[in-house]
Amino acid sequence: SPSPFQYLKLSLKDKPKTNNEKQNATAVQRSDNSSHCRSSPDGRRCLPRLLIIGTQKGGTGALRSFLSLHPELQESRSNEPAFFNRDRNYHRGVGWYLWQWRPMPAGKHVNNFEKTPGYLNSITAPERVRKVLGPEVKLILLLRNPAGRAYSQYRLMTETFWKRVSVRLVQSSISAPCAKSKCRNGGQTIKGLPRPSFKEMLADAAPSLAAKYYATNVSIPGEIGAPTCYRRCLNPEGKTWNGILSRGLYAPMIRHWLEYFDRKQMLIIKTEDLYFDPIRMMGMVQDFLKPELENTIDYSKLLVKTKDGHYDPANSETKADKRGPMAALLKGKSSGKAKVPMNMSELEEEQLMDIIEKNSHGVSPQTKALLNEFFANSLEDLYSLMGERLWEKVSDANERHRKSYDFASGNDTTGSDFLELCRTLRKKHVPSVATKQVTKKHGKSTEDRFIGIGANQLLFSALLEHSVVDPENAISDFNHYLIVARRTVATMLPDEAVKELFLDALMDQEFDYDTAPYGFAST
Ligand SMILES: Nc1ncnc2c1ncn2[C@@H]1O[C@H](COP(=O)(O)OS(=O)(=O)O)[C@@H](OP(=O)(O)O)[C@H]1O
Repeated sequence: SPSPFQYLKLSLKDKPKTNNEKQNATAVQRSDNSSHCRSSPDGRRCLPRLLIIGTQKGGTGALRSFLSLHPELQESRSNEPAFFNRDRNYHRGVGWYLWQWRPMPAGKHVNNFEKTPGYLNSITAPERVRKVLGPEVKLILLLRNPAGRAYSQYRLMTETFWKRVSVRLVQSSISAPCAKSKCRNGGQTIKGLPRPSFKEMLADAAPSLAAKYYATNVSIPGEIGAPTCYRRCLNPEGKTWNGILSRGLYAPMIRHWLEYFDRKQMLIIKTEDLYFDPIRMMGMVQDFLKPELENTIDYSKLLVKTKDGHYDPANSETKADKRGPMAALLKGKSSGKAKVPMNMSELEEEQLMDIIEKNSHGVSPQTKALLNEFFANSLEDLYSLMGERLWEKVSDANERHRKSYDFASGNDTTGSDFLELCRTLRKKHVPSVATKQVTKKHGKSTEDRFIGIGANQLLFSALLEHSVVDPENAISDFNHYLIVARRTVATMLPDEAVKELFLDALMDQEFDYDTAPYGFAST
């Protein structure tokens, strides 16, 4: 096949400048036998043989960090080069792209790779990838339950982007968000605007959802000044797959890629499998990467299981895990400082659901039902394309964490349990015996210890006594219920002083596994 360099011009930077360099380059190329490498003044640079193409929020960061543990794989220097999906980058030429990787280490067999989740939903990327990297390039695609994916993106937008993104206003609607420094005239920062709830963002994304969420006549958020979504979030029926919902319409995107690539060039993995069963998945990935990969490594020695149940490279942390709702949920982090009304028992159901959505890492059952309805046809389409019903079976290995995961990912298996829990808890009292035990153990005067340790124990015992958590699966159940449950329990504590301490502790403390509730549960 023609060399990629025939399609796009190398930048001057990459051209050997001296005669010596020219000779060296020729020599390297001859011995290399690969049309994917070029010599440059500081060594041989090669195009990637593997792309992780998506999906956004599909665990691509984790996969990237796992792959880079392999001595024969070299990740790009920038986190997401976005060469094939961003016109601006693409028109910089292959030379620019080549510089995304360090020169090849002399005498070593190394394959370059990169991840850019935006490739999957790009209209232009597949054709460009084929042109530049050839039909033999390998593609890995991580697919996550689209409801969970949407929720994860919502968190990314509202927690990370909201602070630093400006939007360009076009007439009364909002087009692509842009980095604050890069917004042209008309850019308006959205910092300070009220953040939309998940359901508002979804409603803006799809009028069909809006109609179900709100009375028919309600204007869809998105007008200037309203708690607004980006217009790009939307338009699931439109031509781009660029939105919070449309990014989950996987089947047409995959078909689009298959117009340019043979199916055998593409490995599709479920995010959930990578999360819970990465050692097996990395075995599959390595098989897929043969013969480019000459040696297989044993990932069971390289990945360590975290307290949350997912895996990280030993001695390192993926930043995404720290921020994400999934991780936060499992760790029991509070999503913010928003105070929950103390008098929860007087709240209407609708308000309770709003609280769940706005102040916790949860998705209400109503929202889940709508999401499931929204994605139903497209998932059927995907299942027939894949010949497998991806999110219907949960393997035994995943069972232990399924509740926590499903809850975070917006699956509908646990939503009703969760709401039920809230209903139950607000009717009941925390048993005074639990309170007494905690107080006895830590003493009211040792308030610091109580805040750090007692609060979770107290809550846990309450959950146990109400049979809300099953002692057998205590940790995972507890994690599952933690976020809202602990606040709910707090509102029912009999003693105002303890209640205050408890609430403060909940707002500020992370759940600490080392002081985990087992000890207390067994007393
Ligand atoms: N080991 C492992 N396996 C599978 N999934 C993992 C793993 N580690 C993290 N995650 C979850 O992946 C979510 C982030 O996905 P991405 O890295 O693709 O995000 S991004 O598109 O690059 O922003 C993000 O999901 P949320 O926490 O729900 O937001 C991460 O928790």
